[in-house]
Amino acid sequence: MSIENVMVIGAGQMGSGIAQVCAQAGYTVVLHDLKPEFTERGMSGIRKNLQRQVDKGRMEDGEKEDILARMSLSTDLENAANADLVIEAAVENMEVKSALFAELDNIAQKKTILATNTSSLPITEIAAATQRPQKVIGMHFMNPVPVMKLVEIIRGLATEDSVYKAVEEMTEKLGKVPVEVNDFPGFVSNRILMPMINEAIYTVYEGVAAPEAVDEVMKLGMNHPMGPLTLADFIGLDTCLYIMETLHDGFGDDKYRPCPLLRKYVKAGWLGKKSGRGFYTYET
Ligand SMILES: CC(=O)CC(=O)SCCNC(=O)CCNC(=O)[C@H](O)C(C)(C)COP(=O)(O)OP(=O)(O)OC[C@H]1O[C@@H](n2cnc3c(N)ncnc32)[C@H](O)[C@@H]1OP(=O)(O)O
Ligand SMILES: NC(=O)C1=CN([C@@H]2O[C@H](COP(=O)(O)OP(=O)(O)OC[C@H]3O[C@@H](n4cnc5c(N)ncnc54)[C@H](OP(=O)(O)O)[C@@H]3O)[C@@H](O)[C@H]2O)C=CC1
Repeated sequence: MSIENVMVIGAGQMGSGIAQVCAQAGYTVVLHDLKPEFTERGMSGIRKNLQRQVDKGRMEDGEKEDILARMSLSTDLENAANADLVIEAAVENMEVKSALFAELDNIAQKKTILATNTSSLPITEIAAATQRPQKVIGMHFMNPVPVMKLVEIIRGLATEDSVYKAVEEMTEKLGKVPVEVNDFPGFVSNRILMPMINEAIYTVYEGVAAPEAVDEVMKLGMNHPMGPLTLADFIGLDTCLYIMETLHDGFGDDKYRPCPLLRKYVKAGWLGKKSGRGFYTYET
């Protein structure tokens, strides 16, 4: 199963990072979103990242231009007709993902693999929106994509071995390390990470400590590169809430109850770094 042409759906922080690493590894990449201003914003982040590599002397200017030449932008889902692999990185919402997969199933060639970068939703359920569940797989990158080595790979109930193999090989070609995990809510990464972040939010909610103090404890005490509240802002508080809700619904266990303060911030539009305000404030 040969993969040359990749389409990435969603030009947010994850989609643009995935598009960048795919183009860097030699794939032809179409970066798709709902509106041109979103694809332009994603592309401008990619240009900045590549320019930084050139400025640091790690990449030739010509190499940067070659990478950019392999990339194009799309707001028409029909472009999926040319893809060997589609990687979906739209918002963490089952209705949106199911609708997208049903549409992609109609547009893409029969051989095309449909992968999702979902951080917690069941792959089997996303696959059930299509007539090709054997070609649907989870390919869960970590943020920031150009830096983080891990990709969790998750088979749905019907995923073919050849599809798993193709995605595993591609992950290695991207310079990442594939780790296979089973299809349970939050997989491994977010089943462990997100309850820790949620608990950090509870410590603020219950007045145990200020956000700065919570982060300092985890950075200096546990050697985490970012404190959990800085990390929550970095991931996006909307995404954190979606993941906690998936864990809560999926396991039916109150230990995954999202902190009311997390809900309140998301309702207020405080989504973290991407909206300029979360536990901290940021320049947008
Ligand atoms: C929610 C999910 O479903 C799953 C997830 O992704 S959970 C989130 C997982 N990610 C993490 O836990 C990240 C934790 N944080 C970190 O590892 C580090 O803070 C960090 C790598 C983000 C930044 O590292 P740092 O040492 O504090 O900062 P900094 O020196 O500026 O950056 C280190 C390198 O990363 C690069 N980098 C940082 N942010 C970047 C970004 N957004 N895009 C591209 N490159 C980036 C920098 O250019 C720098 O590269 P060089 O070393 O090659 O010069
Ligand atoms: N943030 C993180 O750390 C990680 C996130 N993920 C997962 O990656 C996915 C994307 O997250 P992230 O990049 O952070 O989110 P962002 O909010 O940064 O980006 C999502 C992008 O997808 C677009 N989008 C929404 N619906 C559609 C659609 N129907 N068709 C095309 N594009 C659409 C959004 O447009 P608009 O702004 O209009 O909604 C937005 O530009 C989620 O499933 C998330 O769980 C996985 C690993 C880590």
